[in-house]
Amino acid sequence: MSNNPSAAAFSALNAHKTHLGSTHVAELFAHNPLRFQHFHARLDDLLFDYSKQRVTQATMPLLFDLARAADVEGRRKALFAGEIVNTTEGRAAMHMALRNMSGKPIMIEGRDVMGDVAAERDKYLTFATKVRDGTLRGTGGAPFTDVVNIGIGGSDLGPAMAARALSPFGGDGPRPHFVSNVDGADLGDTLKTLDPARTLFIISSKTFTTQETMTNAASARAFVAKALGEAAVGDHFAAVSTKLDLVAKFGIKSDRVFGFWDWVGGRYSIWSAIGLALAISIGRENFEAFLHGAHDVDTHFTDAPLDKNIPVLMALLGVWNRNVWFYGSHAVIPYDQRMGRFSAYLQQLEMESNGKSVTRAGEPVMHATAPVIWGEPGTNGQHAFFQMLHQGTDIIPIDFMVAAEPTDADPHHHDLLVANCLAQSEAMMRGRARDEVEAILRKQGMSDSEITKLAPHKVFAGNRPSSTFMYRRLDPRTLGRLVALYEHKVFVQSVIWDINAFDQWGVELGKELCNRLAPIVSDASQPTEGLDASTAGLINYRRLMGEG
Ligand SMILES: O=P(O)(O)OC[C@H]1O[C@H](O)[C@H](O)[C@@H](O)[C@@H]1O
Repeated sequence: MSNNPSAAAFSALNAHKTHLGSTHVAELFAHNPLRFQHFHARLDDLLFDYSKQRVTQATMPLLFDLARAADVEGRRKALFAGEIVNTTEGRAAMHMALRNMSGKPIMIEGRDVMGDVAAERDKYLTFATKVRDGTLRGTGGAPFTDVVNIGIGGSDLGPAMAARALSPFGGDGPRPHFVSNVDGADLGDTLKTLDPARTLFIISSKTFTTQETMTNAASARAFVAKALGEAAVGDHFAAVSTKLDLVAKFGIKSDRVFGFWDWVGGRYSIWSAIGLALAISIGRENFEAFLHGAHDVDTHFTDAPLDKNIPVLMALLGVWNRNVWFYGSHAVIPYDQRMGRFSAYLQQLEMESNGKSVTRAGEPVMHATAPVIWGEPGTNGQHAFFQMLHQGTDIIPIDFMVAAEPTDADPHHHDLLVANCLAQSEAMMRGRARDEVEAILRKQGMSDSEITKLAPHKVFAGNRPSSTFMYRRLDPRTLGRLVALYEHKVFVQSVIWDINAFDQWGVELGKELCNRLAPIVSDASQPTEGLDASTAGLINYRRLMGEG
């Protein structure tokens, strides 16, 4: 531990935590009228307020020391220089090139990739425009009213999350649908609502081998062939992949196949042609604004000093909460109904990236890594799980987010939405102490014995940390900024934890075992010997049900 350069910084943080003891953030606000000024950062209209975190002005320098000890700045440089940061797969992680709007070259393995990136982007955005304006039509000459993206994980969550978040920006373009699960109900329920003559399917898969996507693609192909004839398949399918040879085998016309590169991780691929369904849904200009928003964050991340650098602050506060206070979960609560898939998107981004137990060198990690990420939009969550956030035994840090103005919704509703968001973070921070509860109950005319019984239930400890993002509107540029902020937060945390944020070996074992079990599951004559007793027992139980 002593030869780890971060160890001293962590020791200092732990000592500082002891010194803070049970200091209540409400007291810190009371003592420092400038607390908000001290603990927020801005990127244009986007504000990141972290004054309700359990930090003081002594905490932040210690966190910046940790960032420096872990060489966040050096590793950031290596990331942006296109170095092989994903060492177990021998790849760079250069999704930033896909949204590089600066005109500057980006080198990966000694080659400027910007020409290829711009050409491919123009190709898929031109295709998107032609689908939107009806230049490209189905076999029978009908324009496309519906677009179905078939993909899973990084080939689904990004465009699905963003198409919903940005739905008011679509105008009268085709309706987007997203099918991911191998559960036939997913594709089946979607197809029930669609007219095959007016539907375009996009098969999105980086590897073009993913079981779920290939199964759904084959069924969708059969659906089109049955309804419109085999010859119609070419007019109703497009594909996005890095494996162009495998796409060709599926029979998709080459001018409808859009590529990307190995240096784009699946969960970082929304900025590539994987965003095609989103681009069709919101149109070229809006999609480009989305990319611009992310590019602004890349510039901010590389240029802003640590104490004003929002992704760095997000990451360090996360480490403070995870590794010093030992909070195991982190909630993301957007006060925006259309951000309903944002936490699901972040689950893949954060938990697939940083849910690791070994360092880059393959040694056991010294600190807990990714917390559980979860959440639902406010105000709905308030009427469900917020009880636990306010009074449960676990403390769960929260990211709140809210737009200053509604995109298109009623302003009165929006005022209430904002008031709810602020009230919740205030309540988490302030809490309500026993004497305050007692005074309220006394005022209500309760007797002392009634107060003694009820008061403990009405106490809120407070001191529950949260950060709040506020931005003018949830538009394409804002969403691009938010996603890129979280991407770089994840990277910074991976540097501090010394793990590889860009591989995902943990998803492989289940896939392998599924391939072994699938023939046994689908063929009752296959023996279950050699399987563990639980797996064999479950297969046999299902077989019995099939007989009965
Ligand atoms: O795009 P694909 O190759 O179909 O991969 C889809 C997803 O499945 C994999 O198992 C990984 O866990 C994800 O990172 C990936 O996004």
